[in-house]
Amino acid sequence: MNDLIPLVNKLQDVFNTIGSDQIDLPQIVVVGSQSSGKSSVLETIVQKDFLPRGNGVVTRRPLVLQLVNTHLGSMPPSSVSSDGTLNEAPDRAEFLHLPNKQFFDFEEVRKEIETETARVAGQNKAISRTPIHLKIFSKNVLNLTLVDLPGVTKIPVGDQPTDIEKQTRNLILDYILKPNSVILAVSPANVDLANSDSLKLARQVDPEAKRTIGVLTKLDLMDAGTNSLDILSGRAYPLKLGFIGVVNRSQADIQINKPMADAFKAETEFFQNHPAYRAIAHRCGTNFLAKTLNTILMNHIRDKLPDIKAKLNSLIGQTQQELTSYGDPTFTGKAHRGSLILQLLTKFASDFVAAIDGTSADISTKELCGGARIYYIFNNVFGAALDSVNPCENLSVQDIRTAIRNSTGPRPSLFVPEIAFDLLVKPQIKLLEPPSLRCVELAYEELVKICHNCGGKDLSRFPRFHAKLIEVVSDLLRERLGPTSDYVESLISIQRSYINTNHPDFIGGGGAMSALERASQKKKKDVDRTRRLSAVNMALAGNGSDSPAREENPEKPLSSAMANLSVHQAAERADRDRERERLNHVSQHGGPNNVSTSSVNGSPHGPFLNYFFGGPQQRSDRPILQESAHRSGNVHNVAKEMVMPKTVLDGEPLDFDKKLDHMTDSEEFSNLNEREDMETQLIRSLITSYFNITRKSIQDLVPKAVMHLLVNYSREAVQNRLVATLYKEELFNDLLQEDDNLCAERAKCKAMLDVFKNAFTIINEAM
Ligand SMILES: Nc1nc2c(ncn2[C@@H]2O[C@H](COP(=O)(O)OP(=O)(O)OP(=O)(O)O)[C@@H](O)[C@H]2O)c(=O)[nH]1
Repeated sequence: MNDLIPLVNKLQDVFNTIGSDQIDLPQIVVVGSQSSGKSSVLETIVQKDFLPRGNGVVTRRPLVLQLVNTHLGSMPPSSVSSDGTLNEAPDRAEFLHLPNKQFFDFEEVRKEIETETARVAGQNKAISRTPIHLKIFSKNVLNLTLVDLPGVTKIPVGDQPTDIEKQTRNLILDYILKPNSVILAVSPANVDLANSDSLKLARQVDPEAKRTIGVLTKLDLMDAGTNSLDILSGRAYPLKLGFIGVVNRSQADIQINKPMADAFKAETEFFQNHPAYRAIAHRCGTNFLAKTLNTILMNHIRDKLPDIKAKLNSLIGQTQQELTSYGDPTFTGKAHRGSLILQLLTKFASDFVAAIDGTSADISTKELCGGARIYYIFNNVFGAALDSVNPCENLSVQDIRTAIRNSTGPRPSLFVPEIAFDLLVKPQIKLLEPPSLRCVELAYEELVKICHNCGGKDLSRFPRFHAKLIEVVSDLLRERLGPTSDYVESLISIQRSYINTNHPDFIGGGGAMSALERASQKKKKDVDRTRRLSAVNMALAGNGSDSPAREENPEKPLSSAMANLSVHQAAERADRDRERERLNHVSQHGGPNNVSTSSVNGSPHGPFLNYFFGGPQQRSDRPILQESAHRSGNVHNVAKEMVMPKTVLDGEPLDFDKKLDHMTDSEEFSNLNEREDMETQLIRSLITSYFNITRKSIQDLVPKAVMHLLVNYSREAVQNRLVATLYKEELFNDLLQEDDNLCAERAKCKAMLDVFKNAFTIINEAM
C-alpha cells in the first residue's frame, strides 16, 4: 500500500512531461497566512533546511514537493549490491526544470528555488502561478506529495499589485478547489483561530471539513497560562481529519543554525513535558504529522484511484478520436499520394455538389446554406428587387408628352401613336437589367462561398491542397460568370427588341380605354350626385338676392358659383365621355363603314388599340368619327380636340417665337388639356401592363438561365476540372505539404495519448 504515493508521483511525472492538468491527482496542499510557519512545517517533515527564508513574502510560486523514501525495502533492486549490502544513496533533490541535474547540497536547493522564483516572478515581491517541481529522495522521509503555496498577504509590499490579496487567494483556491486535494491548513497558535485565513479558505471549498487537516504552529509562543488543548482535541473547531500541534525552530534557532535533529528532540520534549499536552503528546509533533499525512494521502489515493482510472479511460478515448481527426500520417507515404489526392479531391467535389443539392450530411438547422441560399436569392432577393421596380420610374408627364409629340414628326397628332409607346416602354424594360445581373452575381458569390466550405477536416491537414482546390473551382465559376451575365443581358435586350402588343396578357388600347372609361363613369356619377346635392341645397337656401341666409353668409354665393362651375365642367366632360362611348359602340358593332378589326389582326384589343395607335382600320374609322362628330356639337369639339392643338381650337392668336421658346416649357406641359391628360394616362397604363408582362417573364427566365449556365454547369464540370488540373504527379509533393501547426498539434496529441496510456498501465499494475 505504501507504493500508492510513488504511484501518484509517477503519474505526476508523466503528466508533467506534457504539462497536462486534466487529471486531478491526489496531493496535500499547504495553506496559511504569511509567516504562519508553512515552510517550517515542510522543512521539519523533510528534516532539511532547503526552503528560502527571509522577511515578508518568501514563497512566491507554488512549490510541488515530492518526497520519496529511499529506505531499504522501498528502494529498487539496483540499490542492493551483489554481496547483499545496501548501497545507501545520499539524500538528493531534483528539479523538473533541470532534468539532468542532481542536488546533494540542500543549500544549493534553496538557492535554486530562489533563482527559479525570481526568474519567473521577478526580483521583487510579485507572485506567479507557475509551479516549481522539486523531488527529494531521502531515507528520512515518508512518501508524500505536498504543495507549498504563497501565504495570504493583506498589505501589498514592493512590486506587489494592489490586489495582491485577491491574487493570492485565487491562486490558493485554484489548488484547494480540486476535490482530490487534501488541505493542510496551517494556523499559528498565538493568534486567535477565529482569524485564521487558512481555515476560512478551507471552509469555503470544504464546508463539511472532510478533507481539511489543521496544523497548529508556534505552540511554544503562546502566552503563559494559555494552551490550545481545546483545539487539538477537536472540541473548539471540529475537523474530520483533526488538528495536530507542532513546534518548529524559532527565528533565533535558524540564525544559530540549530540542527534539525536537535529541533526534533526539543519538539518531542516540549510536548512530553507540557502539563496541558502531556496526555496527548503521542498525537503531537512533526513526526506524528508526517505519519498522519502519509496515511491520509494513501487512503485518499486508494479512494480516488477508481475514479482516476475511469477518467483516464475516457481521456484515452477522446484523445484517440482527436488524433484520428488530424489524419493518419502513414497514409501520406509516397505510394499512397495519388490515391490520397484523388480521394480528397473527390470528397471536395462531392461536398460541392451535395451542398448545392442540399444532400450534405452535416446540413445546418440554424441558417440557410448551400443550394437553399441560391433558391432564396432567386425567390426572395431577386423577386423583391424586381417587384420594387416602378414600371413608370423616371417617366414624367413631360417625357410622355414629348415622346408623343416627337413620334408624330411634323404632322399633327391624329391618334396616340404606337411609336411613342414603343419609345417609352423600351427604357423602362432596361430597368430590369441591374437586378437581373445582380442576381447572377449573388448566385456566383454563393457558389464561391459553398466551395470554401467543402473538403471538411481531412483537408485542413493540407492547406495548400485545400487552397488549390478552392482556386480551381473559383476559376471555373469565374469562367461561367461572363457567359451567364451576357446571356441575362441579352434576355433583356431580347425583350426590348420587339414590343409584342399582341401578347395575350397585354391590356391593349381597349383595356386601357375601358379602365379610363370606368374611372370616368365613376367620376360622372360623383358629379351627378354633387349636382343633385347642390340643387337641393339651393332650393333649401332660396334664390332671392335679398335672402337672409345670403346676408348671413356672404361667402356662399362664391362657393355656390364655384360648385356650379365645376358641376358644369363635369357635366360637359360626362357628355363627352358618353359620346366617346357611343362612338366606340358604333365602331365595334358596325356602322356604315365599319370593318371589324378583330377580323383584321385577330387581337381582342385591336379596335381600341388601333383607334389610338392607328392601325389597319384607322382609315375606315375616320369617316365614322367625323360623321358621328357632326351629329353633336360636343362630340364635334371632342373629335376636333383629338386632332388639333387646343390653342388653334380656341382661336387665340399664335405668337410663334414665344411658342418656340416654350417648346418644352414645363408650365405648358403641366397644363394638359383633357385629351393630353387622357393620352398620358393611357400611355402610362399601357406601359405598366406591358412592363408587368416583361417583368414576369424575366423573373422566370433569369433563375433558369443562372441554374443552367452557372450552377448546373459548374456542378457537373467540377470533378473533371479538378482531376484535369490537379491530378498531376509533379504537383503531389506540393499539394500534400502538411500544415506546421497541425503537425505540432498532432505530435502533442500523440504524446498526450501515450501519457494517458502509460498512466493507465501504471494504475492497472498497482491495483
Ligand atoms: N518559535 C517558533 N517560531 C516558529 C514556529 N514556526 C515558525 N516559526 C517562525 O516563524 C517565522 C515564519 O515561519 P515560516 O515557516 O517562514 O512561515 P511561512 O508561513 O512559510 O512564511 P511565508 O512563506 O513567507 O508565507 C520564522 O521565523 C520561523 O522561524 C514555531 O512553531 N515556533
